[in-house]
Amino acid sequence: MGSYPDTVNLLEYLRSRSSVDCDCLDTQVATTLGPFVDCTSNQADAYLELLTPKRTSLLKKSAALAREILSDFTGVSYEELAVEISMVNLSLAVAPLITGVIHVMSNPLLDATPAIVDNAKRIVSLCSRLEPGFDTSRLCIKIVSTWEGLQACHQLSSIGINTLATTLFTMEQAVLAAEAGCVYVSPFVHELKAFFDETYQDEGPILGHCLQIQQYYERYSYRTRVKAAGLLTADEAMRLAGVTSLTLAPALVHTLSKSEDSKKEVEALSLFKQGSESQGQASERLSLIDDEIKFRTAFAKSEGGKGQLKTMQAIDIFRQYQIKAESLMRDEDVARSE
Ligand SMILES: O=C(CO)[C@@H](O)[C@H](O)[C@H](O)[C@H](O)COP(=O)(O)O
Repeated sequence: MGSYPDTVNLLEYLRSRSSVDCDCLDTQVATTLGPFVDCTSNQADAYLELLTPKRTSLLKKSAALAREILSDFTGVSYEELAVEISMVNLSLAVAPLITGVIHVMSNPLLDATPAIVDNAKRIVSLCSRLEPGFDTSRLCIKIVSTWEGLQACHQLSSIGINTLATTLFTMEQAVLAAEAGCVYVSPFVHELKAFFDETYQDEGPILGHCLQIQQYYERYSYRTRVKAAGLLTADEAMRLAGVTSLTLAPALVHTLSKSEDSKKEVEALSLFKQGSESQGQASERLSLIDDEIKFRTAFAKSEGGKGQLKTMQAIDIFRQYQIKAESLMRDEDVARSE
């Protein structure tokens, strides 16, 4: 409740309209700024968390276990396995503090479908190994929204592994993700570079995608849900109130928790009008799952070619953090053997 009868606390209002997730792996954030539904993360979150002194022991344990069990797996290096184990361990630590699902991102350096499928299966099996009682229906594998990544999602959903299509910037990727059976898609509101380079000015938020994709899924009865990601401001969050879910960085959750505004104004901001049947025109139904050329052509043209560029830029940033995390694990291995 706000301090005046007609004012609302922005975070409370948002939670009344959308599921709010924790976009980080810090257990203190999950405890102090919750309640959160899901916990999302990526290679950058994991790497930065592993650098903190409170995670030294988790890092060391993950690295030691990777050495110990490496021979149980084929086609994976010690470094890759150690990063996977650490990412699962970090998410499992947050799991008791949330009510929903942990989202662990697959290795963004992998670009072929079979390798992505193997990677996702290994993450699921590591999760069961690290915490035998953990209900893996609470685990979702985040996979990049390329043709190969979404084909991997298709194979994984057919064997009951939950997937989330990440680094998603176009309607075409959202259409393919739904056909692939992804449980969630994460349309990025801002380009990922805007989070890592303060001097970089992206084109500004793309919020309409979230509404358009949600309407498309509702209209054609797909089970896939929208989890908006990559938001920078409180205004963007309030404009998305009503999206199925959104994942927010700690600083943004904090800002929202300290802000109040008139209920009327807050309601007026949302692109998702309450109780209104008609929220604009939903797109015509498309099918892309069996037509690689059709997908690639449409994706390359989407948003004047910018959608594909933003996707590749985001994947490249996550790759850089995967490489940094692997290097951290290599250093740890060297230090242990000295
Ligand atoms: O993709 C998802 C959720 O599905 C997010 O974790 C997404 O990666 C993040 O919102 C963006 O990467 C921005 O956050 P961050 O990189 O600053 O942690």
